Amino acid sequence: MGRGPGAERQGPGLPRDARSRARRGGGRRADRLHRHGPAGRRRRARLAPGRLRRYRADRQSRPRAPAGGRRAGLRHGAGAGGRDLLCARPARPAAAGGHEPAGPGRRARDRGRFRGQRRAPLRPRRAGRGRGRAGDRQCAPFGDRASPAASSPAIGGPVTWKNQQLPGDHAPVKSGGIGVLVVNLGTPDAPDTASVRRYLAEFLSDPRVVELPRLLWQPILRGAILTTRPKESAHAYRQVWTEDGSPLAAITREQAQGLQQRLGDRVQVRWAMRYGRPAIGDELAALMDAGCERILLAPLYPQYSAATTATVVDKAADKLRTMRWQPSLRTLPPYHDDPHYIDALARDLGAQLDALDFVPEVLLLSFHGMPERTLRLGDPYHCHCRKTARLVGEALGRADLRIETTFQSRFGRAKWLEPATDAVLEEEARRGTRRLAVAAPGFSADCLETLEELAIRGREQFLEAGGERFAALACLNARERGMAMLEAIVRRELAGWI
Ligand SMILES: C=CC1=C(C)c2cc3[nH]c(cc4nc(cc5[nH]c(cc1n2)c(C)c5CCC(=O)O)C(CCC(=O)O)=C4C)c(C)c3C=C
Ligand SMILES: [Fe+2]
Repeated sequence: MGRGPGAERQGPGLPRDARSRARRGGGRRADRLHRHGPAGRRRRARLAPGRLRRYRADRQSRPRAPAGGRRAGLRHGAGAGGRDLLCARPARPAAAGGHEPAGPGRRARDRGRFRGQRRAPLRPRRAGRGRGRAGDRQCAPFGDRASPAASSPAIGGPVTWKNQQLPGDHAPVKSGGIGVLVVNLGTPDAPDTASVRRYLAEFLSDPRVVELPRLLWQPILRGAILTTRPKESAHAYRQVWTEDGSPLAAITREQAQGLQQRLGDRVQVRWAMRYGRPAIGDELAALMDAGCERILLAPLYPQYSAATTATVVDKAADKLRTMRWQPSLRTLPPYHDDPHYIDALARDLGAQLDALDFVPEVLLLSFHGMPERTLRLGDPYHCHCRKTARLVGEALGRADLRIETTFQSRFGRAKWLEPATDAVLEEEARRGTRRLAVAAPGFSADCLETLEELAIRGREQFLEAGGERFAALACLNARERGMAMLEAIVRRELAGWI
């Protein structure tokens, strides 16, 4: 965030020659060169059999990496500024496929999907659960009392449910429901120092967020950080707080309500925050109390990171650990390159750019930063951000608009992903860019980081360094394009359940 202790600004922006390389397409090359074979293997493991076949078919044409490729080139790829970055995943030659395959084949496929060539519809799963619970003979889980969704499940049709026929003396059981839990990062309850301290203490104590040994980190957190930062952050929160509370919470709630409307009664949608309230555990329990036996956990992070998506799953697992009778859980996969997401972003940003009363020379796509070390440790976050940026740039298709990818919200003394948004804003203005727009495609909802850091401080930084026109574009939030995208990706992950 560039506030508080240890949050001093990163070094200078891009060297002149690196910048011109980036303008000529070096940035695009950078994300193509980060390829992740093992990520694909993990994804395969999560796929249902029908999907697995399609996934394989989708990738069959790609040659395998040469055997020596795994260790061959840990150092590969130039960042947006032409800087070399380390990627812990195996480097592969450009033609060898992998996480983000190079070459016209894949790009054509990405484009093709935009034209409506989505994957083939999912093969429906077997009807019913196959066995009852709490004693089949007594509880007759597939009894004949029709529930709203019990539209005579044909073999091979989607899973549908009928209410249980329970013996007269059986305790009431709510069952057969399907839940979606929409999750975002978290936010304080109020924009005052005490509330922000509570929130930051929980957030920054998560070992997924600050990956330092507890014995080393806790004294620093409890000492230097929690004594100074909450006051400064509370001041920042006050500048963006709304009548409905924190923008992040208000928008996440709106997204959950919008999703509920779109999905209808068959699914119950609730929302939670990873840190603060409503808590993930409480909301999972509420869904189960309402009879949801199948729950889709939907962290609204398009780009996967251990500090965001994984910690949501951890927190849900903490709750499940306390349950005797657990629900079945699915997790919304990262959607950084999903055509629905890219298309929604490109259309939305395009419309916002067209509505400006000036024509920007540069569009910064600013993503939340992460310590650079996480890239070397194998976190795909950086690659996901770069790929999103490339695809959005291609889908926007504006030849006169130079697009730069940057990383914001640096925290602490460690080296973070570069180039840093604040440094690039100043650098651009100093080098003569007069009109600039910034968007934050990694944030599904506007929040402190977009409304204060970009729209308020970013503007000041750019204008003070000589820029003339500045616009901070809105996130997708709960507007039509964003909601249609969310509905599409959530429905896909609910396949077989509804
Ligand atoms: C080590 C510190 C941090 C890491 C790592 C980090 C990763 C990360 N964060 C988001 C999304 C958001 N972060 C937000 C606020 C925020 N982030 C940090 C620190 C780290 N984030 C702090 C200390 C704060 C609080 C504000 C402040 O004091 O500066 C928010 C906004 C929350 C809100 O209430 O509006 C979001 C959203 C991502 C996506 C991410 C890793 C990819
Ligand atoms: Fe953050």
